[in-house]
Amino acid sequence: MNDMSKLTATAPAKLNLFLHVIGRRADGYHLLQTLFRFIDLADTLHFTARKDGVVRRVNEVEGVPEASDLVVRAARLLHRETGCTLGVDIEVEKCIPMGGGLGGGSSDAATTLLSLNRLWGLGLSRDRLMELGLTLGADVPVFIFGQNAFAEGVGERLQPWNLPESWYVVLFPPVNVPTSVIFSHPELTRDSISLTMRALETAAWHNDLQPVACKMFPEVAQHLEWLERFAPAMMTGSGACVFAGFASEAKAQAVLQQLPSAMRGVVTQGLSRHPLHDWVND
Ligand SMILES: C[C@](O)(CO)[C@H](O)COP(=O)(O)OP(=O)(O)OC[C@H]1O[C@@H](n2ccc(N)nc2=O)[C@H](O)[C@@H]1O
Ligand SMILES: Nc1ncnc2c1ncn2[C@@H]1O[C@H](COP(=O)(O)OP(=O)(O)OP(=O)(O)O)[C@@H](O)[C@H]1O
Repeated sequence: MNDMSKLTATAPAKLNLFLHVIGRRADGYHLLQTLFRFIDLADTLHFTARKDGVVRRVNEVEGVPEASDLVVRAARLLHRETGCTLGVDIEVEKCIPMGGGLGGGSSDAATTLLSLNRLWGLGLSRDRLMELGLTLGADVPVFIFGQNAFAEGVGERLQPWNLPESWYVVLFPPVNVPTSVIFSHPELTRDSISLTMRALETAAWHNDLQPVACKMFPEVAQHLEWLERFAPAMMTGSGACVFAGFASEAKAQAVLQQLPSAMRGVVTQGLSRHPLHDWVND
């Protein structure tokens, strides 16, 4: 019999297959056009309901104090929002590198919202969870949307985008790139042309945050340079991770096998949808 007071859930990483900065809002946030793809590199979260209303993270996560962990902030947000009197113990098994542009913290937050909506029986809709998620970070809504998607605005206006089967070599440069530092750089390109989804299908894909990240963090440029020897490569999000796509797992593995011992990376498969897509009603 299932134990209804426990839940284990996955939180996949994302790649930005392109990221064009097309403007800036009055509040300083940047307007983007980006294509999100989920990949099977994932964190695992364990939730155990409590009757006393206490929200806790029960394990240590290096570099992330409990109170600022997005899983704890997501749980407390749901408390405030719904007045729910239940609590939860959360164990976070991190696999996604932090500050890598892979959206790990955002995905953990989204998985927490989806999981507690179930565990606490809240009955919130996908749209409401996405609205709540956006208050935690610009990357959170897409993980609740649950489909690979073209995003506009700051990442909250989403349309599904079907993507072919693909494997990616993802390299982890040994630097933690703070998103706000990249977005606030004076040399950032902020005027890429806004294109329709149809035009974007055939346009040259790029990441406007990449030149600034390469300039500030030479390790990013070095990893890109190595990967470019095998296939077109790009940085994801605000970095530091870089990736290249391949039509088969064997091709991707053949590249990874040549990785110098001083560099780290993985082969990961593109997902056709988020593993928790069906956990909430539209
Ligand atoms: C670069 C991406 O990962 C692409 O998917 C996202 O746009 C970043 O999303 P995120 O990590 O959830 O970012 P947030 O935590 O919301 O924002 C971190 C900081 O980055 C800057 N920021 C973020 C997103 C955005 N569209 N414009 C910005 O200028 C803001 O200074 C903000 O204070
Ligand atoms: N559960 C969490 N997992 C990872 N980072 C977290 C978490 N909670 C809070 N954070 C904070 O968020 C910061 C960014 O983490 P994250 O892994 O989301 O960055 P990222 O991969 O660059 O993502 P993005 O593409 O959204 O910029 C971390 O440096 C950390 O301080």
